[in-house]
Amino acid sequence: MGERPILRAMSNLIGPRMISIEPLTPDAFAPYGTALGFAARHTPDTAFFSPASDFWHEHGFASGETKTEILWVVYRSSDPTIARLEAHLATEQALIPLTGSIVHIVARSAPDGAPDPQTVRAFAIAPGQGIVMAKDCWHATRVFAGDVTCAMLTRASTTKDLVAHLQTGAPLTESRYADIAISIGNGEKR
Ligand SMILES: NC(=O)N[C@@H](O)C(=O)O
Repeated sequence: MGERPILRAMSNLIGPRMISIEPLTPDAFAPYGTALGFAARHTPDTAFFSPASDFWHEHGFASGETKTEILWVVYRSSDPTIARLEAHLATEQALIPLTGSIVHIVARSAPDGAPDPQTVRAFAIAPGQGIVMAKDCWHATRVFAGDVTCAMLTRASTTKDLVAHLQTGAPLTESRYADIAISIGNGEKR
């Protein structure tokens, strides 16, 4: 735990920690939640494939309450530096890019609850793929270029809580933020 303040101090001195952008795979994303769009994982009694269409179970979404919500989200920041991560305390959150690829930066919490710099990773997520972040998964999202529309499955009260905070400064009860110094790029060493 004592290591983290030193890491933060070092990143202030030497600049942000560089991490590379990785392709999304179920195994790579497993510590942060569930990768969506990898049909090989379906079970025979929860799937149907036909010439007209296919459908299969990908994930049993847990929002912790009946009011699960679909959001339409448009991301448009291609800034490679990440100064803040967000986490939701009461619900999983699914993110499914529709009109283009996104880069989703994730981290797990250290014992003190802050993002663990050692676990920060960035995944390229293309349309046809998606992720479900576990509760309390730290995250931020970037695009490669332009506006990218995504579908998001979340918890209605978490959205209300977030909007109230963002619009009026009301204290957050279902989410939290943490400062971090990260820069994402293609092929840089982690
Ligand atoms: N609406 C909402 O919860 N958005 C954030 O989680 C986000 O990462 O965009």
